Amino acid sequence: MVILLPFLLLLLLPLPLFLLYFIVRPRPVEIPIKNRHVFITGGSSGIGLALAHRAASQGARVSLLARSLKKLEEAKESIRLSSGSDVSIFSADVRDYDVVEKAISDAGPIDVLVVNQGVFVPRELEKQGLDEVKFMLDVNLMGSFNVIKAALPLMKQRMDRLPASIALISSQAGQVGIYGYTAYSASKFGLRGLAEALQQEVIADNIHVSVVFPPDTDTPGFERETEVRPELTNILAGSSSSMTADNVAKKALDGIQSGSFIVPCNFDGHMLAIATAGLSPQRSFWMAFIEVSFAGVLRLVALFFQWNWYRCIEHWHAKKKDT
Ligand SMILES: NC(=O)C1=CN([C@@H]2O[C@H](COP(=O)(O)OP(=O)(O)OC[C@H]3O[C@@H](n4cnc5c(N)ncnc54)[C@H](OP(=O)(O)O)[C@@H]3O)[C@@H](O)[C@H]2O)C=CC1
Ligand SMILES: CCCCCCCCCCCCCCCC(=O)[C@@H](N)CO
Repeated sequence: MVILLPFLLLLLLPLPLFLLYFIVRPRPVEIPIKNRHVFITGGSSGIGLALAHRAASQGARVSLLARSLKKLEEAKESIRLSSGSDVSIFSADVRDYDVVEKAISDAGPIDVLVVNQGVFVPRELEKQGLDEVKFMLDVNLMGSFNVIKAALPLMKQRMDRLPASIALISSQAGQVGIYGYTAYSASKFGLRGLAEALQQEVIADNIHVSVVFPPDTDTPGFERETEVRPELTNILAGSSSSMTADNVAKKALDGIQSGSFIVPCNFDGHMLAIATAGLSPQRSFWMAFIEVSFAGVLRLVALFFQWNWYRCIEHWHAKKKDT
């Protein structure tokens, strides 16, 4: 009898899979990018630039928006050299709605909108000025509202009626709060709330929302960040292995094209995604099955991570007192 138990379980396995196959929402989708208009904010550097290269090499028509015209022109030239495609560039600050709206209407209807611009100044809140807090919230969160609000009417009017995408680049610090990132984490958690609500609002227009959660990524922005990052932030953020901008761009573009709502980038990212699945949409019944099966044990893993992090914080304070 006992020996039959595994076989019995194996026979029962298709049942939950079958159920999940029918209930997962929204339904699975493929988002083509060849010959379509991909508009990337913050596309002149780091992750955005790597995404632009990748989209262009897959035959997309790419537009980039950022502040510095010089960096935009360099990006345009590097993409022309690598894939031969002609990129449109728009100099605008995402904090200025009117300028963003003008750029987007000049660029024409967008099929895939990648909201990637972002700034990060890690510092303990006690030492951080409210001007810096506001800077991060304005660029990362309010700036994303400005971009999406300006692009949405034209996206809805797109001629081909094929599935379209709005992708937001959050961060693993948008899935878990990390020392030194009060304002940054708040801005990146905010993007997830925006995305969950927005997906319900735009599903009827065949627009699909993705949120990408990269770990530390080797970019010009990250290089500047490491010069000022508190030691404890370095230690805790080191819990997830860092990636190259190119690898993040690959994960992001694959996730966008498969219409995934949550897009993790590395192994730790997959664990975080399952541990924080919450009430997010899930299109894949396989992933839904994994979430249902591993939720409990990953909560335990998460508690061990917190245990380790609080131990690091305690040691750090003890060391500081000694010196
Ligand atoms: N690098 C990392 O470790 C990680 C990054 N991320 C996120 O990925 C995204 C890209 O980061 P990364 O590639 O490292 O950053 P970079 O600093 O290398 O690039 C940022 C891009 O955003 C643009 N940008 C910044 N501020 C504005 C603004 N106010 N208006 C318009 N464009 C702006 C920059 O151009 P310009 O300055 O000319 O405006 C640049 O093109 C960010 O949202 C970041 O939070 C997430 C996880 C990890
Ligand atoms: C269930 C168990 C999960 C275990 C994994 C936990 C790992 C958490 C690591 C968080 C790292 C935050 C990096 C922020 C990167 C970033 O956005 C800055 N570089 C600014 O750009």
